[in-house]
Amino acid sequence: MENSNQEWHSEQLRVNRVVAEIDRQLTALQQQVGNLRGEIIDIRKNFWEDVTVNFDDPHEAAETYASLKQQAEVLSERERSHRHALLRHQALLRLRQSPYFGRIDFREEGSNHSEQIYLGISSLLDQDELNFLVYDWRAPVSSLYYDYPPGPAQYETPGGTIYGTLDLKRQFIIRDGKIQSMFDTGITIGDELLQAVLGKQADTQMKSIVATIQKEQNQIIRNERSQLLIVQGAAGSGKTSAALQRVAYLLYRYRQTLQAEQIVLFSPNPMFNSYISTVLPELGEENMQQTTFQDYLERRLGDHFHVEDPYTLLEFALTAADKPGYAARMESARFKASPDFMQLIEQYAASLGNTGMVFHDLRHRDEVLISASEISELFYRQDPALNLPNRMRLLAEQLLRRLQEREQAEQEKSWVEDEIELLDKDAYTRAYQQLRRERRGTQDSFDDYAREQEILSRYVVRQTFKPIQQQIKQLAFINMPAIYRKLFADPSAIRHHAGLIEQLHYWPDICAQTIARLDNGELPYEDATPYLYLQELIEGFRRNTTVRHVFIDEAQDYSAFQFAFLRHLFPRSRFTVLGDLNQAIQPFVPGEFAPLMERFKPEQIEMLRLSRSYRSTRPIVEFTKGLIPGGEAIEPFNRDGNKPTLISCRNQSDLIQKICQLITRLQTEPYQTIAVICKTADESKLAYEALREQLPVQLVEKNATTFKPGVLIIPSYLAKGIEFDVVILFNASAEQYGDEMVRKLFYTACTRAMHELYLCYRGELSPFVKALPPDTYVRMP
Ligand SMILES: Nc1ncnc2c1ncn2[C@@H]1O[C@H](COP(=O)(O)OP(=O)(O)OP(=O)(O)O)[C@@H](O)[C@H]1O
Repeated sequence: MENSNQEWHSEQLRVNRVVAEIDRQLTALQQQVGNLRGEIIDIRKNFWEDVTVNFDDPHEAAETYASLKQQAEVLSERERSHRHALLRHQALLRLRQSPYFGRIDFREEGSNHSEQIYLGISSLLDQDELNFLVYDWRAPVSSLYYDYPPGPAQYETPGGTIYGTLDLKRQFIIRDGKIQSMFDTGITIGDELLQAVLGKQADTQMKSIVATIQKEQNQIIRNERSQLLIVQGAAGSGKTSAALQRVAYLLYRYRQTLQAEQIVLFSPNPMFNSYISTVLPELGEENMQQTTFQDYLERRLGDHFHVEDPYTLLEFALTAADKPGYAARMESARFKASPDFMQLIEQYAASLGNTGMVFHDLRHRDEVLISASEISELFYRQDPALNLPNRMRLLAEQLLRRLQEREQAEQEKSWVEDEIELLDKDAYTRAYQQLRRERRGTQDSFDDYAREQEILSRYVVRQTFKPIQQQIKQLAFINMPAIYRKLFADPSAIRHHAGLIEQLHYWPDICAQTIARLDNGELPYEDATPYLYLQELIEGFRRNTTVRHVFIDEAQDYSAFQFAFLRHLFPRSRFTVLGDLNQAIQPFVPGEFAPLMERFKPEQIEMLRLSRSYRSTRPIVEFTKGLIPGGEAIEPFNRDGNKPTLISCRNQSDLIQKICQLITRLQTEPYQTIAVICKTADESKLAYEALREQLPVQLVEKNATTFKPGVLIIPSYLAKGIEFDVVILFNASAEQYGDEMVRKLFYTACTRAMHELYLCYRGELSPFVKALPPDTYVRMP
């Protein structure tokens, strides 16, 4: 509903007043920032002049210390104020652009006065600091705006629930202090405003959605009850957006106790990381830690193996069907991502408590100091009732003691004498100082040749043994590669797991393939997490207890192992897990959240669903929802546009020609990004080589960290999580997208389109599209 001119005028007058107040505060703050900067420079310059340094006697020294401490405290207090003032300055500059986006008039139960509440990205008090001119969108009262249409409403505060009536709900678009539009809204948060926002062009960076958060998204953002919050949402339903606004909400709600670095987000790839990296700064918050699971694996295992990434395995799955060993590798990848394999690994680890643990010899040069079999004997002499990590720690202590004993014996050996000859002056001096420290108060002197030799020998042996000591402390005497390898060394060995193994057709081939890769220093992607899991079962799980919130985006691609692993790694964290089972692009991961849910008590878990899709126009959603089972539950947001267009091509050169003509036409439209989505990296390269001769295009490869506006050529799996104004499926033929295994990949690719979707194909059309109602698309003549 449009507002009358008079309303508009009076709202504009209010905006003017608020902007004037912002300007006043900006001026005052600039003054304050300048003063503080001056003071800081002053204190730093005169730091030593303003303290009296005197260490002559203990009393003076204590005074000096106290005065230094006081001076340092003054400095750090000024620095803190300066930092706060700068942050506030930035927030005011942002508010100046657009002071608020919403207004609600709320009448509390029992009162006949309706309070006007204006909402913006941060709060603003009036000059007397008594009244809020703008409320932060995360304040308790602000949730009224997201949760209710006009009528009865309530909101939660730390002191309890407040009941009342919402008399008005109004939305604004304000730019540079001018109201550009203003709507009074009904049931949902203004379709008009959402229409305006969603109708815009795609950006190479994600935007914040605070002005138009929907009720069901608000439930995710403000959820405080659950330890594990699972969001299953359709493509484009705002899962990532809700997750990021949730981070901003948590940082506000718990600002006294929660820092951005205590929140970590796992995302699918570095490009996605950079795509979302501007949302929080735009909201005036620092970014949380961002990482990928692969990055973690490489940090942990990269020194010992070449760790394969998930895309290499996916490429293999998509392109190598005619290669020998394909079926075995597929079965291997599926099995190794399953809870069955996890159980097998757990049982294997338990069995190692009785037999089969493999150790390295502890060596110095070519000589074995403590042999693997001695270590094994020590290990199996321990109480088997203790758990493996404790036994390993005890073992390490025993080994350190043995090493110490060896140190004595070693000092007599001839190599030590040779080493002493080679000692440089510094080492000699260090040894001498060590002797003095050790002999303080005794009559021994360094003049005695025999004594000197003894000291130097001890010094040499200790230095030489230091790295071995280090190895022991890091449990590097456990031969992890060999322990993992043993699982596959003899296909018939794991008899007690026969029930599991018999389900597998290719177990002997899986064993042979795994051994070959391991012996080549490679860790296949499907083995990396199980390997690390086994290692942690033996050595003890590393724990990060500082992180308080873990977010996992695109969680449908995580295996039972990965979930279990993350849970162990962050034992004190709450988890927010976002995914869409229909976009499970890794064909070997079952795409289910159950393995993570098992790690929490039922009452700690909450599952929320998002079924409304905001990214794409209604015709695109009507088309894509037919591609997946259960798609009828997906509700399109009512934004108009063209139906997806099928373009049949005679041959490869016709296909390239038609894509070029299409892009040339689309470039006359105000679009920022046009993505040519290919199935694989190989197909992307082929498309790139063919198109680059005629058009400026960018090829996106798996190591890419950013993308620029323009025409992109990108493999389907890298496009996940991201969106484009226009998507052109490079070849939606039955040959490329005929197998059920790639249905979800195909769906994911098509759902990247915001405004237009084209599907070019050579030969027969994909059966996924053929099965759709013909009125959901058009054909290009
Ligand atoms: N409440 C909202 N207001 C405005 N825009 C929204 C809202 N919710 C979602 N969007 C927009 O919809 C698009 C899709 O959102 P987002 O990427 O968060 O969805 P998703 O569920 O993570 O998608 P996918 O699983 O397909 O990657 C984005 O452009 C986002 O800005």
